[in-house]
Amino acid sequence: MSVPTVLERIIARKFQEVAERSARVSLGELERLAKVADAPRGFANALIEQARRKQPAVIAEIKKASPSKGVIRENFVPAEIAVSYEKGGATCLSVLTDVDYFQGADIYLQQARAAVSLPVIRKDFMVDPYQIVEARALGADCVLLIVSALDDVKMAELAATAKDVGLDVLVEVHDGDELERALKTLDTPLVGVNNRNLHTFEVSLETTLDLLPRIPRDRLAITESGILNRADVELMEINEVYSFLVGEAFMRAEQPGLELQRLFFPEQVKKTVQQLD
Ligand SMILES: O=C(O)c1ccccc1NCC(=O)[C@H](O)[C@H](O)COP(=O)(O)O
Repeated sequence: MSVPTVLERIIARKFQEVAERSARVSLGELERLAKVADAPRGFANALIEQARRKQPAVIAEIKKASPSKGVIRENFVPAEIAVSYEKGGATCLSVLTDVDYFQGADIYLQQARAAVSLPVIRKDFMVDPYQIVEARALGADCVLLIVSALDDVKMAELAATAKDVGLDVLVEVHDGDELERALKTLDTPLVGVNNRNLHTFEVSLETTLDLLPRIPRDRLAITESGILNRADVELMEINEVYSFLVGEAFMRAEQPGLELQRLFFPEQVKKTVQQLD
């Protein structure tokens, strides 16, 4: 028998987590909370509008740690990071809520979203409609569906639940087969290509460039993971990719929003530094 990969272990843990959480808070109660949550902010629309203008549409990630990198940021105050990102020109936020593998928390999403006016994706590993309703009850505007962790029936079920509660969906793929499954199963406009193989942690930006010709023009291609410097951003922009999901590069910087500006809006950095002086 082969040793399970980290992604497989995360997914197994998610099924336990859903059982534990639903014993504490019923689905009915979550549905009630989702109905009275702050209205969705339009995650997909914000990205589509920005990318249509050929401007960087950046989903800026708030994550303390990850399985591949361990602890990334010690000084971790989600509300402060969110404000810094908003000032730096982020279009949306991504907040890790997974506790066991990313040292995330539901409250981080709530704190970050309350501090800014940006739309927020709940970055977690969705395996059950319960988590989707929970995401909206927490105030999230979008959820992530990772094709590699789901069969087509489950993927469609989770997307239908997201639609019912008013959440956008970002579907994430890593290879051609997953892309084909995502396109045939879901009509979401947001297609994320994860440059990181979640089983081996290998990262290659070629993953996005290879899959790009197969993503229809009416979907928005979002390059995810491994964007570390200006050259990486320019490589994507030359290939007409304007939407990005970035975590580590920002989280390692003292001022995450300033690093966002440095990578994506370098012409504005000088102005901002002068304002801060
Ligand atoms: O990053 C990991 O170690 C990881 C392991 C298993 C599942 C998911 C994982 N990461 C999620 C992501 O893909 C990233 O948080 C996201 O795309 C941002 O990537 P980066 O800019 O490289 O931090």
